[in-house]
Amino acid sequence: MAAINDSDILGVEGDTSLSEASARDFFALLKPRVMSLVVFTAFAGLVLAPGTLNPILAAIAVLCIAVGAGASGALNMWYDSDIDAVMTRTAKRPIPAGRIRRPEALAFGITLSVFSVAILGLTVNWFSAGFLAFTIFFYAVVYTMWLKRSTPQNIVIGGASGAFPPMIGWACVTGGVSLDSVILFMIIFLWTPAHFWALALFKMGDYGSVGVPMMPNVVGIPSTKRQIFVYAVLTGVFAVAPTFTGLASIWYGLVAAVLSVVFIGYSVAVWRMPADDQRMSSARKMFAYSIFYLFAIFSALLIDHYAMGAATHLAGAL
Ligand code: HEM
Ligand SMILES: CC(C)=CCC/C(C)=C/CC/C(C)=C/COP(=O)(O)OP(=O)(O)O
Repeated sequence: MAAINDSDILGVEGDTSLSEASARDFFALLKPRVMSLVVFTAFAGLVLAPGTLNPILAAIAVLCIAVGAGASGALNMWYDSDIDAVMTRTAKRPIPAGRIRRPEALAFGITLSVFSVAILGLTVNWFSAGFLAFTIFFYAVVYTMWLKRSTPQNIVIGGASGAFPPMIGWACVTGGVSLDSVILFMIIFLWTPAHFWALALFKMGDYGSVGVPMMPNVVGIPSTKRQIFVYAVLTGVFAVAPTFTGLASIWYGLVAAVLSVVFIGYSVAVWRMPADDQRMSSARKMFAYSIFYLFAIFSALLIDHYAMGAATHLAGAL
């Protein structure tokens, strides 16, 4: 599919004046709803990491990761504006709706990327800043420009970018990587296919209309359903792993196990969904639960962390 240019969107060939976009339009370029959960997982990584970070630096770190994540969303919308204009789910986004010009979105994305990485490096550490830069690159270039339109494994490989944020948060504190931060990565990495393919099942028409090779469009519905189940089981295995490495207590493990059994249950319901179910209600429910599930797993890790800290403190005082 050919990329659209300004004149396609605004109908004024050669006009380089600025659009009359509102601050709200630029905010929408940051994909704020999706990125809020991404940033929450980064915050969790920062809190769970061994050691401490000065609260002001921690706030700067979270802000930089949020801005960097948003910047990568803007770059994604800049590149994908041609297909976004065709898909019903995305047609009202600021670029296809004609409220923001592509060069504006590109400049906005690059500027925020550079600032977020530079400020993180100058204030926190350059390892986490490099990691943030790599993650922006991975989502904007590796996933969006390369994999998304070329392989049904696009979100399996490209999904790594959405899984790096807790490792970035962790690296802000420790300056490095550890087994526990890799486990946090694996939880999101393995969760992404179940999260996204559930949506792709009931949005197949959209992706088919723009020729994006999402899994159900390429291998069919039955195979996608089986793969969703396998990834849901693998996600559950990694979700309880923090209990076994000592990052979390047995109580967290029990909560994660219950949440994961429900997640796997939804994937079984999707698997058993009748072929003539036009609405695909099980897939819709699984997609909604997937978001709650990831939020709940990382919330449970945080609550457990603070509860374990309080218990240790109390035991020391007795
Ligand atoms: C390559 C990986 C991923 C893909 C392809 C993907 C795709 C999508 C899509 C297409 C939507 C539909 C809603 C919209 O248009 O905004 C969505 C929603 C959502 N995704 Fe993902 N996602 C991915 C990874 C993630 C990650 C890593 C997170 C968080 C850690 C996440 C969190 C969310 C949330 C919170 C929503 C709901 C947004 C709303 O309420 O509007 N996603 N995702
Ligand atoms: C710190 C940092 C840089 C984090 C990046 C986090 C990240 C990569 C999140 C990916 C989530 C996301 C919006 C996927 C949408 O895929 P899509 O673009 O195919 O969906 P669309 O069709 O809705 O545009």
